[in-house]
Amino acid sequence: MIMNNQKENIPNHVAIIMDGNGRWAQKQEKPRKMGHEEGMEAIRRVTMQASKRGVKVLTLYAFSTENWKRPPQEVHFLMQLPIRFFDRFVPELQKNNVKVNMIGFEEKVPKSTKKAISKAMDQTKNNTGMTLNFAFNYGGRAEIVKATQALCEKVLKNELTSTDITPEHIEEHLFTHSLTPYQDVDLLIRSSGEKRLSNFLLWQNAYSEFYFTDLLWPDFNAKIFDEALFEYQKRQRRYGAL
Ligand SMILES: Cc1cc(N2CCCCCC2)n2ncc(-c3ccc(F)cc3)c2n1
Repeated sequence: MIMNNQKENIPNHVAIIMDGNGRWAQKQEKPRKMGHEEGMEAIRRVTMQASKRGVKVLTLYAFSTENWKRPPQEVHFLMQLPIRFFDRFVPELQKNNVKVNMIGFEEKVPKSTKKAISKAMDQTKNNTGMTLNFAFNYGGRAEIVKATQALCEKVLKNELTSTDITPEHIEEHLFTHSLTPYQDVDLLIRSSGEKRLSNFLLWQNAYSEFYFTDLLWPDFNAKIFDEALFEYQKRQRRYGAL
């Protein structure tokens, strides 16, 4: 139960690793694709609940740079999901003043998928409510390498000296710079019992609280989301200080 008198202790940025879709389908003796379909419904449920609770940014790990290793037919199916997601949910996102954002690399992503994502970002760009941020073709180490390369370029052009480089310089070159001032994750949630970070927002998760649930993503719902918020509210946060 959310302690409403602590409304001010709602995490600004919640990030979710949405695991368990394939296992869910297996348990239901349904095709794997049904797990992904049901997983999109879970995204809708959690997006509405996070927006209602006053979360500023909700980041969802939809496709990692490592996922390209999956069978080609599964990758092709996954690349269609953003198109289907927005076809189905943009009206409800608009109604709830939700703004769409995407972080990740454009390389290898089909044009039709990129077009659907850009269209949804454009349609919702003036919304002032929660940002629904999809990590798509995203990898934490690749993101830090990209930032490092950009800063090396600046040093080589004498626009910067190496000793002047600060954490802020790195953050300016991460995908999440567009989420300022909420680029750091406050609460990371991972479903299906896995207890790993899996190359997700490595820099931005430096001080985040972790909440793990054995529930499979398609079974995730508003009640479990509130339980994660309640757990967050109960924890004292020290940022390394006493
Ligand atoms: C690859 C993939 C898989 C995917 N699943 C369904 C949800 C469970 C997790 C895995 C499968 N979903 N669900 C929504 C998207 C998406 C991605 C980008 C975007 F801008 C809008 C929606 C998505 N993308």
